[in-house]
Amino acid sequence: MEELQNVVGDGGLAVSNLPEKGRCLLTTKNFYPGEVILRQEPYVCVPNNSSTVSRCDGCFASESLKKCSACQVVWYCGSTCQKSEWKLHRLECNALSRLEKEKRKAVTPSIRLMVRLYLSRKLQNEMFIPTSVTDSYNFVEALVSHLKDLDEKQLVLYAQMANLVHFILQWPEINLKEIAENFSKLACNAHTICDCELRPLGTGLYPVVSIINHSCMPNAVLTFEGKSSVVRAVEHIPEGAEVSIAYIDTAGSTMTRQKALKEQYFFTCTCPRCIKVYDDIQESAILEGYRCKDDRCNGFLLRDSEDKGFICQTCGLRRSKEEVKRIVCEITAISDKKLKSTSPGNHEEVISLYKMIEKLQMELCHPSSISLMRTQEELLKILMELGDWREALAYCRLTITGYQRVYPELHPLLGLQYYTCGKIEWLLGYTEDAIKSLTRAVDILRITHGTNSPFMKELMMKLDEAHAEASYNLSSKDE
Ligand SMILES: C[S@@+](CC[C@H](N)C(=O)[O-])C[C@H]1O[C@@H](n2cnc3c(N)ncnc32)[C@H](O)[C@@H]1O
Repeated sequence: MEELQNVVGDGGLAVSNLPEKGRCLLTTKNFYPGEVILRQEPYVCVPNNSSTVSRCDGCFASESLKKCSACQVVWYCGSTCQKSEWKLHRLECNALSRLEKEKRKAVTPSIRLMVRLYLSRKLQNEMFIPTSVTDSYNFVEALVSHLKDLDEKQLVLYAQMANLVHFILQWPEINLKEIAENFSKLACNAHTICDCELRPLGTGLYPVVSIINHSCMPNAVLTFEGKSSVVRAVEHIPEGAEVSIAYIDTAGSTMTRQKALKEQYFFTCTCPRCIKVYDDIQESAILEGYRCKDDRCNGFLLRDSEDKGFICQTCGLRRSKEEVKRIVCEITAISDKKLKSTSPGNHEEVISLYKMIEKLQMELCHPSSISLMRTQEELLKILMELGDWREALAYCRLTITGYQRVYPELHPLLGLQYYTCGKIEWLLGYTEDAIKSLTRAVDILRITHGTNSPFMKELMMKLDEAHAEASYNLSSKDE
């Protein structure tokens, strides 16, 4: 704790311990919206490579990659990244090269992250790489593991993964129980590294950022600039307050959020949103439940006392369990079978399947349903890939309405959706609309992402261009 306190103390922060949460990060000065609270480089990280996506180990770029010729596992975009990663990869490469081809396929990003964790510790112990004040294995040791909370299945899985790490490293003195415990630590402390548009790129362990606890109404947000993690205030955080970020997507109902937090992080959240006075059942029925049979009614449905169906709480109309089940089955059949069997690149077929799902969800779900919003997000993505801008705009606006319902005003996803909307409006020549959307995007993203990244500079330049075009249009009208 003392070591950690020394790291954060100068930045207006203090580490403390709360009986119900464990360690936490407190402020010792005021932080204002957009202000950086904490920055940290990863202790270790890996790109989330799979059979379909590969990324450079150095910068996570996905283009112009070459495989490491020795281990055939790791990719680089060029010699600069290869050199920057060499000290650690040299050891990793030796270990991976010893594996048979089939065994190398089992080296998932999680396994690599663990192998790298041990190799980094070794290199620091042997002083081949420096141990800095923020970059020390001591902080990894202090992370919570929740080993005692794991069920049998999870323990067996971690034990198998630990065996594989042992097999890769071939260190006789390695402690298998410690590796399994470290997997458990990664599960509740590692962070998904995302690009500016919140697309996942990799996984990293940032042991100082890991002190920050969760809230479903967080006062800070975690983003990444390359591999560096940056925590920014999204509201005024007074001196003495606890800094919090959201560990999960906070769009869901209290029950859904609590379930996700319990399953992965083993705690029951008591943030103001979780202990609010209004009804959890109502919230869940609106966000995740069914709609009234009467199209004109906006009521939400609750199970009837005999559990045979659902009753609209506004007009009293009843929907039978059978009808609900039939539509759920139709949706599942399309998403599980038909969508998975479409040929790659067949956008038209995918759109028509998503539209079928959307139609069924409109018939089944409450108009504020999160599942419906997710389907509309998918449709937006594919329509944009197809270049169908007019329809994409309609879906983008629909998703913004959804996001406004489920996310706070200063949520990065809402800012990004305004940005997308502004870009589409600009493309379609709706300059005034584009100005409004881009302005909203800037208002949110300058707080969550800061103003210095190339991504934000591009957004602000687009807004300037839209303003310039609007003034030009106005002056040409006057002539
Ligand atoms: C990333 S760590 C956060 C730091 C942690 N408190 C510690 O002592 O190292 C995540 C763990 O912290 C605890 N935690 C985080 N947020 C919490 C909250 N809002 N209420 C209770 N416990 C929380 C849970 O045990 C969770 O698995």
